[in-house]
Amino acid sequence: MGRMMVLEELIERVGGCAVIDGGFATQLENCGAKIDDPLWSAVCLIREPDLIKEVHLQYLEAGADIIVTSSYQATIPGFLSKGMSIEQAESLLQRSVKLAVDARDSFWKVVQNVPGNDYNRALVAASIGSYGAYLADGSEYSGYYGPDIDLDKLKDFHRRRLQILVNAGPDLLAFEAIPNKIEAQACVELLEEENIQIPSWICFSSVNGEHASSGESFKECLDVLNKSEKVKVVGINCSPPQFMENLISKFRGLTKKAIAIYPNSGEVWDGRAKRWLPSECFDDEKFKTFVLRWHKLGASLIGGCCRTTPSTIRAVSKVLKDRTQAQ
Ligand SMILES: C[S+](C)CC[C@H](N)C(=O)O
Ligand SMILES: N[C@@H](CCS)C(=O)O
Ligand SMILES: [Zn+2]
Repeated sequence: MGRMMVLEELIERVGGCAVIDGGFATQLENCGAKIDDPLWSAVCLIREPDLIKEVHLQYLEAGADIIVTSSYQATIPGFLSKGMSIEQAESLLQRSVKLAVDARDSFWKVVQNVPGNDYNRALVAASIGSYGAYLADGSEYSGYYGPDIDLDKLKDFHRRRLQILVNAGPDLLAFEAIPNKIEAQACVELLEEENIQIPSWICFSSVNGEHASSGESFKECLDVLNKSEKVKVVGINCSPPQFMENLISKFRGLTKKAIAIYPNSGEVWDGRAKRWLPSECFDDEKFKTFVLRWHKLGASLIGGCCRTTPSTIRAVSKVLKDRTQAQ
């Protein structure tokens, strides 16, 4: 049971609000990675594992209490379609966890004995992107998977990757940018069927600030998650920061679970052109002005998603640390 409580323990240890890292793919690109590929950022697991570790270290140094692995778009069928064997695909999934654990351990080894350091030993969350992320057609923002996809197919899609990631030893699972209720249901059923003994968060995407990306209500979606003891945290990621106040308040009324938010910058992903379209954005200063409001409304895990960077996370972490030090 011990391992199921790591998120609650972290939230308590940091004084009520833990910091999630920021856009991982974004920072890989800022460091020179080329990710215009069906595997998106997961292509770096093949080509540039050292860079993945370096980006984890940058987010740890910026103050992240939780780092999310590079497995968002890493899938067994995705690697197979690159001509790899199942063994190679599974070993790349394991690698995503190992790189994050190694970064966390080596960072902690250095800072834990530095007098006056205000870091916490970070947790590693294994990222599980949606089926839509694997499709690489932008459907993590539409929730439309076509007429042939049902609950069992979604469970089949997620099962083996989930097993491999859990066995690689992360502290928790992060289901990211889930766009619809059926996939939330598939994740919850898998956690039970596979008897997963580490906690999960399940975060949705939203394109209108009211509903899940599919158009389904968050009441329907959270009703599914509320029934699971294995889902410790629910939330929103990779959606515009302008939506967060409304969505945190809405979620607070729909669940007793802890709430995570890690919005993107506000730019909008064009799934066909595979680029970010400019839109109303939050810069780091704007993030800073909203962090405490988001926390007061009910978020106890706050970070950033696409197009945010270590400097965003440094800003978020500073606001939260200044607050606890003033208390
Ligand atoms: C969160 S989106 C920007 C990730 C990339 C998308 N699944 C694609 O491959 O186009
Ligand atoms: N953890 C992933 C989420 C993409 S939406 C990343 O930051 O790249
Ligand atoms: Zn994102």
